Amino acid sequence: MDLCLVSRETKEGGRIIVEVDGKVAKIRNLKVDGRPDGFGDSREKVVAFGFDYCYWSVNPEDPQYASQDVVFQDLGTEVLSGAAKGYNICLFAYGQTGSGKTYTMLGTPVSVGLTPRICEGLFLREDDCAPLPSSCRIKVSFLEIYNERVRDLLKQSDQKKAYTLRVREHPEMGPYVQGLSQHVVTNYKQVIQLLEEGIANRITAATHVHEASSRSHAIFTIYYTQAVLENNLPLEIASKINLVDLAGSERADPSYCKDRLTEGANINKSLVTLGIVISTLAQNSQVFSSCQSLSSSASDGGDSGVPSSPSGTSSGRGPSQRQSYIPYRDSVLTWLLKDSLGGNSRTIMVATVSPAHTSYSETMSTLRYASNAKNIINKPRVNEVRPSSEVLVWYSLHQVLLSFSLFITNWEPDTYSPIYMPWRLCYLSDLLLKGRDFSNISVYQNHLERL
Ligand SMILES: Nc1ncnc2c1ncn2[C@@H]1O[C@H](COP(=O)(O)OP(=O)(O)OP(=O)(O)O)[C@@H](O)[C@H]1O
Repeated sequence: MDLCLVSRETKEGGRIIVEVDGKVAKIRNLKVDGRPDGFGDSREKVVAFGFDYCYWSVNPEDPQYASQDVVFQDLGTEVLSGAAKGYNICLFAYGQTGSGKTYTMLGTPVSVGLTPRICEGLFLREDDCAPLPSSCRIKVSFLEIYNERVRDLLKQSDQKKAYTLRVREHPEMGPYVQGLSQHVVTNYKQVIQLLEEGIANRITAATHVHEASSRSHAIFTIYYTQAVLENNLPLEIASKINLVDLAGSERADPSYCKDRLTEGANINKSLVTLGIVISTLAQNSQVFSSCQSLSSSASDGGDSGVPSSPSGTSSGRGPSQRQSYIPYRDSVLTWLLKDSLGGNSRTIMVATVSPAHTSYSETMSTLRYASNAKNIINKPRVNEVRPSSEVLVWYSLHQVLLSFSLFITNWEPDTYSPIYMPWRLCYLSDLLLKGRDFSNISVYQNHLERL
């Protein structure tokens, strides 16, 4: 987990109570500090939290100041390399309002954040990969969750009333938003245009309903598909990258919201549930690790399962069954991020905090959340789609025909020539068999054209 600090409250005269020491973030309790040796007070003066990375971005003059580029070099490149290998990735920013979530995820025109840098990296990577036997297709979508309603930020309705989309669950692909628009992008400029369009819609929507933007969660998703040749056979590697800018976490504290859950519209149910999901997953992961160490001597060779198993009622028959139920479906955000939070995705949580003493309890709560989330064990897996045997037959046939035609005519085939028919048929049959996205054809078409 990662920690990022911002300067807003220091400008308002707050005393700095957070410091970063390598990969450790330390927070000082001034109330305990005020008493001689903290006598009669059981609270810690300084509490330290260890993370994978800690960033200090309070003062640009400071030698340890972490710029957007430093954050990208650590986290953004991890996202890019994971996506290239075919993992689903989720990167989300969590923290109190004004602590720098949007700054970290999106940035400003002069200080570009993680999302645009990751998009740029995907296109650079594609250019880098050009001589390799691969070709990529990139699609994006952008949605907002506000008061448990999902809105497409890239497809606005003509009517004044914003329309909402439904979340559904596919038995294999998991939860998805029905009717969410996906946009094919072929260069960085197109992504930035869509990103800006979505951000503008997000802000407009927030003003329209008279709420601060911090009350909505924005999820920018990149669908990155690569067509590669492995041992001369076609293979598709797909990765979904979720980049999430969450609402302010002050509404995530269950004690803050407990009495108000029934108030409905005013409560950010998604953040409350996210907190519950994170702490339950962390607990389950701890149970899971202790189970593993307990059972290591009695190794039965079986798969002990992911700690996020939704079937979590306790029956007392074994330690693995003491795992708690995870209420993903209690909120739209956690349902949509189900795989990212406790499933097959690589997930990075960026916790942003204010260093000012006035934010002590919020900062403490965010650091505890991040520390908790660090204990979650996911089981990332590569998303590969291998062609069916029928497709392979077609593909081999095509290869033979292509070599034969080149041999006989010594002629450069163009994509519209009849010689491409078998190849087309082979992917059509694949589509028919698997019911996959028709545009996959273009990925392979590009791919073959590059060979
Ligand atoms: N590391 C930083 N360096 C410089 N300015 C920053 C930094 N982090 C945040 N800011 C600035 O602080 C202000 C608040 O940041 P930001 O909008 O990112 O907060 P937020 O956590 O997204 O808030 P909200 O939950 O309300 O959306 C912005 O003007 C932003 O540009």
